[in-house]
Amino acid sequence: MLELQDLHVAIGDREILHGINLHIEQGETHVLMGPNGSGKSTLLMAIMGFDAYKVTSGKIIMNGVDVTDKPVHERARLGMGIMFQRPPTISGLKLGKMLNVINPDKDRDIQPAITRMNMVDFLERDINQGFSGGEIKRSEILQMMVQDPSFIMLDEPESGVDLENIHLMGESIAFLLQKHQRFANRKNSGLVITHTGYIMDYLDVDKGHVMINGEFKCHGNPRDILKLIKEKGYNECLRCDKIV
Ligand SMILES: Nc1ncnc2c1ncn2[C@@H]1O[C@H](COP(=O)(O)OP(=O)(O)OP(=O)(O)O)[C@@H](O)[C@H]1O
Repeated sequence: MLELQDLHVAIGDREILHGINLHIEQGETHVLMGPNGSGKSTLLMAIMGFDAYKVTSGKIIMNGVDVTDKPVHERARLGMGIMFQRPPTISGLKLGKMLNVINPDKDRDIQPAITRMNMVDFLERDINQGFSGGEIKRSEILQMMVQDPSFIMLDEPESGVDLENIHLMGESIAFLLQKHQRFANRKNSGLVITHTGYIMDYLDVDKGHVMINGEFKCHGNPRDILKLIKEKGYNECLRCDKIV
């Protein structure tokens, strides 16, 4: 599904990611952890192809297609979707209008998704304008449900979300990642950034990676990695540099 080959990424003149290798199979969900500022969001933004994140060497392959030089809209057309950590406010564009634009199948009724995410009263509001932190996250998940991507990137989906809404978010993300289906039948894959690991209560996650200073330091069972980080901190990951 997604393969990163020795990916180096710079913002301006500064190299942030120093040779990332990653392979995510169809149906798998991987978790990305790491201290603040280590480059996790940069990795997601570079995979999606945003201009400020320059791939200076290495490759991004999606379903066998080299997308390293392809623009964002083409990557989206190939099935990539992203939920930002801090999505921008889009003045002058109503949420309802946006949902209609991104719906790839105009005959598909998106009302059930809108109702499920409790966003009926937000359709006539400019996107994210005055939305609370939790409302922004619900709006982002709703847009993802409508866009229906097959490779789903989520940047701290649980941050700023209250306990009741975490349940809604978790269940909805599990639905997006087809966790209700047997692994062999799943078409969708995901890469999820989390600090707290709460989202793992809802997702059957497959592999975890720890990023430190723009490099992967540790790979393995995400729950074991989280436990290690909670007990010993990221310094242990720096020392570990292996599969746990
Ligand atoms: N647009 C930008 N311009 C300049 N520097 C940036 C930009 N975006 C990110 N950086 C820098 O790149 C480094 C990695 O940032 P990034 O947001 O990828 O980290 P992160 O691991 O996602 O952090 P956090 O856990 O705090 O969200 C940081 O030093 C950050 O200041």
